[in-house]
Amino acid sequence: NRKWANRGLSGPEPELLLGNLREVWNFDKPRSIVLRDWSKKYGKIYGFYEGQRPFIVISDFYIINEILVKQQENFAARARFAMQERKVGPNTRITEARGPHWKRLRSLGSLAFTNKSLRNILHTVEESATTVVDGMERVQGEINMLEYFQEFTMDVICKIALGMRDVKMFNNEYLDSCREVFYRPMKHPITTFVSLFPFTVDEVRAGFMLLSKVVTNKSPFFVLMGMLKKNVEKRKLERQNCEDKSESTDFIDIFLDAEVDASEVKFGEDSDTARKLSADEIVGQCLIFLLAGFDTTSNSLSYLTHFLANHRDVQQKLVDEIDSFLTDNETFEIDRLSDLKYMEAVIKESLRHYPLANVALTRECTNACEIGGFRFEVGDSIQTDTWSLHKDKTIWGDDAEEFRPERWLEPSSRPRSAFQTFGEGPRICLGMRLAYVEEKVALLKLLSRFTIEKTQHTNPIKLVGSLTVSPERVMVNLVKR
Ligand code: HEM
Repeated sequence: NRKWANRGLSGPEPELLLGNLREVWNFDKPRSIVLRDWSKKYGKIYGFYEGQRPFIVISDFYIINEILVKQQENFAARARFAMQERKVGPNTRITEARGPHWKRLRSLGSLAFTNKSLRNILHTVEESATTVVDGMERVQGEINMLEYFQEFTMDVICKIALGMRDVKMFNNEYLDSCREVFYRPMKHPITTFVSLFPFTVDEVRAGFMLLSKVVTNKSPFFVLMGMLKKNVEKRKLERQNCEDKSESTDFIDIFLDAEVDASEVKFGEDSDTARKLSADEIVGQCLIFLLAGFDTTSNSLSYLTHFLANHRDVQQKLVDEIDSFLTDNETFEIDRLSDLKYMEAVIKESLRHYPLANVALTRECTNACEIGGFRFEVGDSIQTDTWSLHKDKTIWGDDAEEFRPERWLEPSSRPRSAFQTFGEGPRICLGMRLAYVEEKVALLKLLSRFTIEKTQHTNPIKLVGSLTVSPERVMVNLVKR
């Protein structure tokens, strides 16, 4: 720990070689929860080791805001994941890309979330929400909401991102692969090896990919990549054979509009192919959308249901708002969803309590600088601790621990950027608007038909996870209104 002491920081005692790996890669106590507990002990800035990789953890709002927003040019990349390739190429995903390469992927990805795109997909979201609520209605007795919301978000993302128009809810053959990605521990001999010897990552990764192709193609990533490749190829053929090229209908179409031969793409450079994607990049983008779109939103809806079961007064206010909204609006329109002010407050309050994707909110220092008396060096990996930030009483008030959606509707001097469940700055979550649309439509459909009641198994919820923080299950009773 002398390295941290030399920089004026403290932190948990690391083990030889392993550092603090055992603690931060524990599926039964997700990394974000471990970091939150360490923040209580070591303060608003401290260090830990993921194997040989040092991380600085920050929950001080001033410093975080400088890093994510005000001095974003000094922190222009996300910190690397243990298994992330150093080599930049068609497999580099938007979440890992840097500099001009990231800008290119981001500007193309953004096309999928414009007002026009969201308007086009609203009907699909509504249909999926109706189907999942129909499914809930068939259940006698207690129901695990997490499982149903996973069906819902998987259905939506398969249809709107991947153009799988004939995919069937409750019978989606790729759901288990997606679940496996999120519900398997980080602990794996290969991931552990590259964390202990980070300089070997490119070689180990290449060897692993080769071996996996020869020995097994059962890894969930390979299953999903194979499915996406097939879908992209199929769509390319359909487009070649189709005269009508009028309107892009899903994300694959949007990306194929920008497709170019891989040899023309200069990865990592700003070139005249700035708004083009190679076929492999299209598959990579879709994989990120599939994974990010499936897990985060279903977890978020599950936490929300848990709060509503426990806070019947909040549920009643929400139902009142929904009833009057549905009286005024026979059909949903994207612009009208913003009239649901109390619902938005409830969603945000739930996300404040459970910033479930905090692990993605990292940065790497790309220009040395000093912030709040601390010197950041080039290459420093930074992990923000949103779980602590979101309970900071100096920002959220003495009732920071309480679930009180009204706080979002009251006048407040709290900075807007204090809410960081979707991140902040130029790399803020690309799918945030879609997530809000999905959650609002799901709540409209669910609460217009059911009252959520708690059961003897509702509390407490157990938090698990490696890439995100999930409730192990959320058990409630749905009673017809
Ligand atoms: C409740 C739901 C969601 C939560 C809490 C969430 C959270 C996050 C967070 C914390 C980040 C990192 C932001 C940063 O570094 O500043 C992120 C990035 C990202 N999210 Fe989400 N997300 C959600 C839903 C979605 C959905 C539905 C999609 C797409 C279908 C999506 C796609 C992405 C992408 C592509 C990035 C990387 C952006 C970039 O690097 O430029 N997310 N998300």
